[in-house]
Amino acid sequence: MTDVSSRIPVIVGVGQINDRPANPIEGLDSAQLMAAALLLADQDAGGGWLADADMLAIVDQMSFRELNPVGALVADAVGATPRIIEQTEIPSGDSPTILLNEAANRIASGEVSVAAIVGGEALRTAAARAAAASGGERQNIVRAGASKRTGYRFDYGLATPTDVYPLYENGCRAAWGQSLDEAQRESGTIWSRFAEAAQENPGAWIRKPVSAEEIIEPNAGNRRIAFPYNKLMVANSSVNQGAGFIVTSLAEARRRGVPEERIVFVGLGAAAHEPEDPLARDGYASTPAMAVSLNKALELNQFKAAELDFVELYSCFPCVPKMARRVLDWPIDKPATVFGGLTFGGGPIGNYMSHAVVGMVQKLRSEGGKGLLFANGGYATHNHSIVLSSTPIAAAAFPQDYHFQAEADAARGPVPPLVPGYCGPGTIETYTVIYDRVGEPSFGVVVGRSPAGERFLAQVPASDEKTIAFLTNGQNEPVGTAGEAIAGDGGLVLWTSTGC
Ligand SMILES: CC(=O)SCCNC(=O)CCNC(=O)[C@H](O)C(C)(C)COP(=O)(O)OP(=O)(O)OC[C@H]1O[C@@H](n2cnc3c(N)ncnc32)[C@H](O)[C@@H]1OP(=O)(O)O
Repeated sequence: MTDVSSRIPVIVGVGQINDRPANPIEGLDSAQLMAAALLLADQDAGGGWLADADMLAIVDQMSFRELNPVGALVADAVGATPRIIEQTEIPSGDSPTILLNEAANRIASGEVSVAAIVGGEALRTAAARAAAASGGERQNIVRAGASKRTGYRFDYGLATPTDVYPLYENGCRAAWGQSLDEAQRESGTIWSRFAEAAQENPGAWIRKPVSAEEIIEPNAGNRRIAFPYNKLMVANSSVNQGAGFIVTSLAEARRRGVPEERIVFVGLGAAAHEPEDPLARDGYASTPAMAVSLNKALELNQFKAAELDFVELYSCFPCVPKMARRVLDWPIDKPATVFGGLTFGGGPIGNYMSHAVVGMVQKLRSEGGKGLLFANGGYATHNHSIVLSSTPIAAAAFPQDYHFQAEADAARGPVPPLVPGYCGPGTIETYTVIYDRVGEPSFGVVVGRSPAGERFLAQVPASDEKTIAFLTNGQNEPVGTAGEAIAGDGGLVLWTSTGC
């Protein structure tokens, strides 16, 4: 009979690296960051694991695309000869939790004995090298990539995550009946706790106290990015960071003599997704897929939110942990991170959650207890939650099917039809204002609803100072108010708020 401990997935080693040379050009590339993180994870697990790894799973990276797929390079650098080498198709925020869940399944089924999972991004170095090569300024690689894409939302300026997530922030504030000041204060409070967590964490990128007021207050060093987010409220992708971890079975961990107090148990996971197109959502004040992912992960492991000792609620932008904490009823005074969040901990595109795994394992080893990892990818699109625990989880029987899409689809309200080019009266469903590098408005974007309930986009030119002020001054809630969509000269529909 098979020993049950051979079907119980555990994490035995974690490692991460921050690479911050004074001259960013001299930094490591993504594959080098991954190798460095894995070697640290191996050391953390007692050594000798990578040589025996039969699986190497990589979070796709975008900083050094020419190196993709990086698996063979990384394996070589760490002395591994894995039978299975995989890389996720895209660098998505949920990639690390998918790979952890997959590794747990494969270990429990006996397909794999030792799995190494890793990711790394070197956008700070890549941007500096690209600027040096072209003799130009340092480029924002996230925006440069998006600028090549075309389509309805791109035409209106909703191209990157910094443009799209504010639609949720403004939609949530209105739905929750908060004033702008209350909503900003909530973001500032959560983010200042992230800064505290980052300060305590040697693996974090920015390690200094930052108050809620400093986060909320726009100024030259904390410029407005997209209303109502300032630079200190969004993911910092200009980092060079790598993180990885080693997953095996409890039986193998014991056979190799890993001390019991260093073993962390992997619980069951749950994934569910929103439609890829952010304009094909049922609304902007919650996501049914996020709620299904969080609630299912707790239910499957027979955990209650109130019993959790630690959580990592993905934090590319404040609206994400704000929606997640409402699903969990997570108190604002309890930290929503074990790593420091994507602003202060660092936002290495798809690999943040590998750092969260490292942080969670370290917390569970030192303090014991139960932890929840909630990952988000895309534009509040992909959700994958999974739990970790310092003690065995009785309900966690692997392998498991972690897809709960049918539940999310059943919970979704009707999605309004999209009518590109709509002109006429309407109301604001949600909106944002995008700012330039000196913090001046470039333009506003309104997601509107026609009297028939259809959805459309309209831009607010920066020259319409009255409407821009109405959207941003916090005196009245703009969501739900009326206006007029009219054809503009450049082929775009323009929005004017009435009565402002
Ligand atoms: C599911 C998801 O995860 S979606 C999220 C995906 N990620 C993103 O969309 C990234 C969003 N963030 C960004 O695009 C950028 O970080 C921006 C636009 C906010 C700022 O980037 P840049 O214009 O390159 O920054 P800027 O030139 O002003 O300053 C660079 C410095 O500021 C730091 N920095 C950049 N962003 C941030 C931030 N959000 N918070 C704090 N510091 C930051 C950099 O580390 C860099 O510091 P260094 O000079 O010591 O290396």
